[in-house]
Amino acid sequence: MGGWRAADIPDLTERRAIVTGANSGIGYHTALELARHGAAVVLACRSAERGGAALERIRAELPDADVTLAALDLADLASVRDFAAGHGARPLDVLVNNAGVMAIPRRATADGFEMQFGTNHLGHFALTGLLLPALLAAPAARVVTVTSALAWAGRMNFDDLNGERRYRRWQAYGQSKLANLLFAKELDRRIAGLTSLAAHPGYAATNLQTAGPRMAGDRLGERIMTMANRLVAQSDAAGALPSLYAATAPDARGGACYGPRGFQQRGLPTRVRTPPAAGDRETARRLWEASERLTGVTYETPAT
Ligand SMILES: NC(=O)c1ccc[n+]([C@@H]2O[C@H](COP(=O)([O-])OP(=O)(O)OC[C@H]3O[C@@H](n4cnc5c(N)ncnc54)[C@H](O)[C@@H]3O)[C@@H](O)[C@H]2O)c1
Repeated sequence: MGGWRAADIPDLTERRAIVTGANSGIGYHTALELARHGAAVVLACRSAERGGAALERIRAELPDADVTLAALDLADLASVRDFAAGHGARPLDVLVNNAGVMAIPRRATADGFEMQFGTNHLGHFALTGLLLPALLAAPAARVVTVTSALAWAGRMNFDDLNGERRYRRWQAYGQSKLANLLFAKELDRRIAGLTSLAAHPGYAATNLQTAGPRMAGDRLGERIMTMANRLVAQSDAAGALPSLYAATAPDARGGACYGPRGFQQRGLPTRVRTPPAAGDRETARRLWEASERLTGVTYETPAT
């Protein structure tokens, strides 16, 4: 895996990929590189305007690429259902569950879930389940779910998953990113016929860090994060490498998580350790069942 770069992505001609939150940051670069290597890529974006601008940028750089835009709001299960219905059962080779929000003040999704848990985990749980026929129609589909090193600080609070009794915005982010890991591993165990992996980018300068403080009216926090992004963070293109590795490298393994060494890419994405809680099968089963109940999406496979 040494020195792996976007240039090492294998040829993806005839492959179809969906990247959620592809209009900015890590998702944008993930979609760009998948398209550069020949995949037909759907940019699954909440905002038509920002998604359209990303589409134009990719088309300007890769005029022959097969890239399209489709509306997806992960904080609205009706939108998730419409998106999946629009895709239908056409074989889907790569799904990158990338979109996310971090440490924002308490907000509710259209279905009444806490926004970070609802967007980062439940929206992607529903999306993946609804796209399962398409994934299983591909010969060797991969699902990559983007987590964070902050999953180490996460704890699943099954008594109050939506932070109704007590809401701490960083705790809610940690819980949602631990849920991403639990989901990625459980999906790999439960569903034969696809490979599910997790990836985390390390620390990359994107909109993610400033959105939380801005929404909370925390100007100092916003300034500090803007400065840290400038001084410490790696680029968003570098932050996309673990997702790209998990999505395309022949030796990436199901159930594993890929990330940088430390919090910056130093030449290679590598298999990283995950928090002990992410490997707890009972917690994974509870989360899966809670997610089915909350979203109303069950994973139908030919065997079930
Ligand atoms: N940047 C980092 O340092 C870092 C570190 C760890 C993990 N991550 C993870 O990387 C992923 C990408 O984040 P990023 O850093 O590129 O930030 P970003 O803000 O640039 O990208 C997040 C994307 O998610 C989209 N999104 C948010 N809510 C959505 C919704 N309801 N429906 C559809 N799309 C929605 C946004 O529009 C945006 O395109 C996230 O899952 C984040 O948790 C990032």
